[in-house]
Amino acid sequence: MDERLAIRARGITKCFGDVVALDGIDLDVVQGQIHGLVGPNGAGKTTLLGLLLGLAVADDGQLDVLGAPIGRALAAPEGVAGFVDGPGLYPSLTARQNLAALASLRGLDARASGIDDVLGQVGLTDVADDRARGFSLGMRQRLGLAAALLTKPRLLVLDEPSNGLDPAGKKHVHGVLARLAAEGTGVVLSSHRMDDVEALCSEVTILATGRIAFSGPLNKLAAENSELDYRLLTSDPQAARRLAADTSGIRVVDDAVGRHDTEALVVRALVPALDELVVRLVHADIALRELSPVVSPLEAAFLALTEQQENSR
Ligand SMILES: Nc1ncnc2c1ncn2[C@@H]1O[C@H](COP(=O)(O)OP(=O)(O)OP(=O)(O)O)[C@@H](O)[C@H]1O
Repeated sequence: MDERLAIRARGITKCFGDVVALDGIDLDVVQGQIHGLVGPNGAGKTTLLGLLLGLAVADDGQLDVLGAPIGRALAAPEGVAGFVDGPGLYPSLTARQNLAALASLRGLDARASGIDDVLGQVGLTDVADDRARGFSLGMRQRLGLAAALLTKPRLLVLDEPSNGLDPAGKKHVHGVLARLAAEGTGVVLSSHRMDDVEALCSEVTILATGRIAFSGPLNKLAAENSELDYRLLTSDPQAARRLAADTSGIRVVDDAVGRHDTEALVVRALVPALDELVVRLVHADIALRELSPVVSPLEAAFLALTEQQENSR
C-alpha cells in the first residue's frame, strides 16, 4: 500500500433502501493534499464523508484510511477528525468549555491540549467565553474546526466548512487548512462554493448520482474542459462585437449571467481562438479593459460533466 495515501477507496458502494448513494467509488487522497468533493445535491458527498468519519459503514468495497482498513465499528478511525451536517456542540457551554469537554472525552489534559491556540487559529479568541447557543452558523463551523484541530488529526474531513462564513472567518479557515496541509495532514472537504474549492484545493472529485464524473488535479480539469464563455469590456463595444463575430472559433453569445450590460461582449471560445480575438482587437486599436470567464473553469466543467452523466443515465 502507498504510505502517502491518507485515503484509498476502491469500489465503495452504499445504499439506503433502494437509493444507491455511492456506486463503486474509487478515490485516492495523498497526505498533505486538500481535496475538494463537489457535486449536485444528493450526489453522495455527505455519505462518502460519513464513511471516512466512521459514521456509517460501506455495503461493499475496500476503504483504507491512514493506511488501515476501515472495519465495521461506527467510530472515527484513529487520526481522523471532522464533521458532517454541522459540528456537534453543547449549546449551553461556552466555546472554551466545549473544547475542554471534548478534550476530557478524548482523555487529553485540558490545560495542555492547546485550547487557546486552536481558538486563536479559527479567530474565536474574543468570544471564547460566550455560550455556543448564541453563535452564528459561521461561528459554530469555526468552533467545530477548532474541536477537530484539538485532536491533531492526520486526516481532516469537513462537510461544507465554508457555510455561513464571513470574509474574516473564511480567511481564518482557509489559513488553518492550508497550514495543516503544508504540515502533511490530508484534508477532504465538500463544498458548493466553486471559488472556495479553486482557492483551496489542488485536487477535486466531482460526484454525480453516486458516481465519479472526474477525479484529479484542478488544472487537468481546466485543460480537459471544452469551450468557456468569456466577458470582455472594450473601448468600442460595437466594433468589438463585429470583430468577434468575424473571428474563426468565436461565437458571440448573450450574457449568460443576465447582466444585460450593453458595454460587455460575451463570447464562447476555446483559449486559442480567444487569444486570436485579443490580438485582433489590439490591431484594430480597440482597447481591452477587462477579460474574465463568465463562470469559473471548475464551475463550467462541473456543469458539463454532471449534465453529461445525468443524460447518459
Ligand atoms: N440516512 C439516509 N437515509 C435514506 N437516504 C439517504 C440517507 N442519507 C443519504 N440518503 C440519500 O442518499 C443520496 C446521497 O445523499 P448525500 O446526503 O450523500 O448527498 P450530498 O451530495 O451530500 O447532497 P447535498 O449537496 O444536498 O448535501 C441522496 O439520494 C439521499 O437522499
